[in-house]
Amino acid sequence: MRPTNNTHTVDKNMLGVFRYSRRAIGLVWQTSPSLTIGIALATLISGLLPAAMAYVGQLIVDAVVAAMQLYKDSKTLDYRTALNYVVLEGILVIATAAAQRSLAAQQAILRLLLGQKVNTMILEKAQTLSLAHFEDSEFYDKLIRARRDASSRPLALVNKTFGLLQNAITLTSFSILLWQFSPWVLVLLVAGALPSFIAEAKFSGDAFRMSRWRSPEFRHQNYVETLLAREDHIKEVRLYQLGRRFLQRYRDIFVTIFSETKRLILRRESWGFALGIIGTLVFYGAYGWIVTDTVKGAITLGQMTMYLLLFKQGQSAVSASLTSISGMYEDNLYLSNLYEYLEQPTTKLLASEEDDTLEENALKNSDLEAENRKKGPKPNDGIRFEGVTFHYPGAIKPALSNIDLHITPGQSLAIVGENGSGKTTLIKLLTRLYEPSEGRILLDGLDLKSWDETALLTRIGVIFQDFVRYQFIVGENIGAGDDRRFDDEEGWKQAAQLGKASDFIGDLEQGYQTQLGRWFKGGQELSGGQWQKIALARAFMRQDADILVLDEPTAAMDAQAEATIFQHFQEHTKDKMAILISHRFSTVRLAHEIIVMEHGEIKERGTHESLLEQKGQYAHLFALQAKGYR
Ligand SMILES: Nc1ncnc2c1ncn2[C@@H]1O[C@H](COP(=O)(O)OP(=O)(O)OP(=O)(O)O)[C@@H](O)[C@H]1O
Repeated sequence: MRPTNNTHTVDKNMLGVFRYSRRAIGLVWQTSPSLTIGIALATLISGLLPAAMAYVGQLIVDAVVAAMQLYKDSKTLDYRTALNYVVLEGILVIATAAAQRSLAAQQAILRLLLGQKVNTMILEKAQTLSLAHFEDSEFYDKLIRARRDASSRPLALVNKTFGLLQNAITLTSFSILLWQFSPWVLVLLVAGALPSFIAEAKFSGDAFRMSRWRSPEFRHQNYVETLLAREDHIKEVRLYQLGRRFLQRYRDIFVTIFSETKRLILRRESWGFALGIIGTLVFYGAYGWIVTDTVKGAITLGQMTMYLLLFKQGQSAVSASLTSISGMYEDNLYLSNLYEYLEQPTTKLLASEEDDTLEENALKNSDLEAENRKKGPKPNDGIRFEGVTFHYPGAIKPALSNIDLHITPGQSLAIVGENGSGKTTLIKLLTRLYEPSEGRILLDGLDLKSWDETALLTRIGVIFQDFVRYQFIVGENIGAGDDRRFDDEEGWKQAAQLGKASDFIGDLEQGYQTQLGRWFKGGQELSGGQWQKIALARAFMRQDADILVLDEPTAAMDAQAEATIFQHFQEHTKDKMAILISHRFSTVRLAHEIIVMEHGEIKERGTHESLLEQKGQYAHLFALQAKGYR
C-alpha cells in the first residue's frame, strides 16, 4: 500500500504537526468541556511556575549575598528576607506538584471517556457501511488502524498540544528574563534547537508511513496469532499438527517488519544524537558566556544562578517540546487515518439517474415522499428480478448474469445448483447487501434501492448458512430475530416451537436463560444441528417478515429432519414468500417452484414434476441422489 496524498502534504508542511490539533481539541471538548478547561488551566499554571521559581531563586541568592554583606559590614544578622523567599519557593514547589497531579488525574479520566467516545464513533460508522467495504482489504486495514490506539491517540495529541503550549509559556517567560541578559541568547536558544526539530519531524513521518505500509503484514500476523490461540481454531490446528508451520510463519512476518523498523530506529536515534550535540554545544556556549560575565561583575551572583537555571530548564523545555512535536506528528497521522475512515462515503441506495420508465422516474424524484418508500405501488406483486447481472467488486466474471424471476406471496421457491453457482449472491442482492450491476429488483413494484431501509428489512427474514452463533443466552439468540421483541420470553417460546428447538431447550438446566458458547463463564456449547434449530427459531421470531429465506441453515440436520422443518416452515408461511437454498432434493421437491443455477445463470426452472419431465440437469441430479438413498 502506498502512502496517500495527505501524508505527503503533512510531510512537506512542518506546520502539519498542528493539522489535527484543532479537531482533536474539539473532540476532547465534546467529550468533557469541564475536563478540557481543567487541563488547560493546569497546563497554564504548570507553564508559568518554573519561571517564577527561577526568579525567586535569584531573589534568594541576592538576598543571601546582601545579608552576608550586611553581617560583614555591621555584624547585624538579618536573614528574614532570604528565608521568606525560601518559604515562597517551597510554596511554588507545592503548587507545581498540585498542578502536575491534577493534570495527570484529569488526563487519565479524560482518556477513559475519550477512548469510549472514539471507539463508539468508529463502531457507529461501521454500521453505516456496506458489506463491500468490509470485504475490501484496504478498507479493512483502515478500520483496524483506526481502532488500534483509538483510546490513546486523540488524547495524546491534545496532551502534547497542551504540553507544547506549556513549554511555550515556560520558554516565553524564560525569554523575558533572559532578554535582560542579551537578546542574542534567545537567538542561540532557537537556532540550537532547530536541527533536532527538523530531524524529529522527518523521522516521525517515516515511522508512521512505515507502519501504514506494514499494516497488511500486521494484520496477517494478528490472523496467524488467532489461528494459534483461539478456541475455535485450535482444534483443527492441533489435529493437523499445523502449529509449527504457523508459528514459523508468525516469526517470518516479524522478521520482515523488524529489519526495516530496526533500521529506522537506528537512523532516527543516531541523527537525533548528532543534531542534539549541535544544540548542546550552543547551549553550553551561552552558559560559558554567562559565567564569564559574572566573573567580570556584569551581573550579580543571583542573576547568574537564575540564568543558569533558566538555561538548564530552557534546554529541557526545548527537548520536551521536540519530543512532543515528534509524537504529535505521529498522533496527527493517526488522526488523519481516523478521519479518513470516519469520512468514508457511504453508498446511498436512493435514485440513480439512468432509470427508464416514467413511473420509476416519478417515484425516484428527489422529493419522493418518505411514505412512498415504505410500500410499493403494486401491493402483493411480490419480488421481481429483471435482467439482473452482478459483479463482485474487482471480479472479472459476473457472479450472476441476466436473472429474471418472479415470486408472489404464498409461493415458495427452491434454488439448487453446484457450489459457487450464485445462489447466496442472489440472496445478498435481494436483501440489498449489494446492488445489481445491471437490471433491477422490485418488491411490490418499487425498486429495492428506492425502499426505505427499515421498511424493507422488516419485511425480510434470512438465515444464512454462516448464521451468527451469539455468545448470549438461548432466549436472546432467538429474540435477535426481531429487535422489537428481543426480550419477549413468550415470543422466544413460540418461535422455538416453530423452529423445533423447544425440546432440547427444555432439557437445558437453565432453559432459555442458558448462556451459550464458550467465551463466557458457564457457557454451554451446542451441537451443529442444535445451533441450526436456534437459528431457525430466530427466523420464526420475525413475525412481520413476509419474505423468508433459508440459505442452507439445515445442512447439519438429517434429510428427514430438514424436509419436516421445511414443510412446517411452509405451513406457517402460507401467504408469505419462502425461498430455500438446499442441496437436498427431498426438501427441494416440496417447493412450488424450483430453479437450477449454473455459473450465475438460471439453467432450468419449473415444478419438481415438470423438471423431472424435462430430463435435464435437475432430473439427473435427483436420480443420483435418490440412488444414494436407496
Ligand atoms: N464476497 C465475494 N467477493 C467476491 N466473489 C465472491 C464473493 N462471494 C462469492 N463470490 C464468488 O461468486 C460466485 C458465487 O458465489 P455464491 O456464494 O453465490 O455461490 P453459492 O451458489 O451460494 O455456493 P455454495 O453452494 O457453495 O454456497 C463464486 O464464484 C464465488 O467465488
